[in-house]
Amino acid sequence: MELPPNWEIRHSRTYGKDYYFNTLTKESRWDAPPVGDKERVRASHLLVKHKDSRRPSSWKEENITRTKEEALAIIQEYQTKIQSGEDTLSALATNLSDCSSAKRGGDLGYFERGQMQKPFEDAAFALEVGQLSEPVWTDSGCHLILRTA
Ligand SMILES: Cn1nc(-c2ccccc2)cc1C(=O)N[C@H](Cc1nc2ccccc2[nH]1)C(=O)O
Repeated sequence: MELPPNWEIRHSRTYGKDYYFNTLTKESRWDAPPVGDKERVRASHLLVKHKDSRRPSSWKEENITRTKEEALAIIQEYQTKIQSGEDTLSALATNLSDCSSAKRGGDLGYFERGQMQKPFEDAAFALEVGQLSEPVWTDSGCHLILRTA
């Protein structure tokens, strides 16, 4: 059984079954600790909001009225430009993202599971470092995500 560093299997006489023990943190748990599951990732994103977004406003546009279909068409244009190498996600996000992270080229920093809206988290954690996502929908709008670490 492959275990992450510092974890070992111990036997509980009280309960008559094995458990997992971390010799470094002294944490114990009944279920096997995840191996190789990324504890945290770093990602940048480009967000295009629409009129039904959770907050249909941004640093760029006080009142966002585009439809979801229009937002997707815009995101797909950006996706093509990034995939072709014509533009970078960071450069496009700086000028065009409806997220306030635009001022950092879309960089959201490191985050763990449980911090971002679930569709965003699942997409980001499924990416390899350097990989660009397909369009991802959250309550905020439509995103392109680039995993950077
Ligand atoms: C999660 N987050 N980080 C920043 C951020 C990061 C670095 C510097 C400045 C702002 C902004 C946000 C944020 O939620 N922004 C929202 C839009 C948004 N919704 C998101 C959902 C998932 C991931 C990123 C997202 N960004 C907004 O501006 O309306």
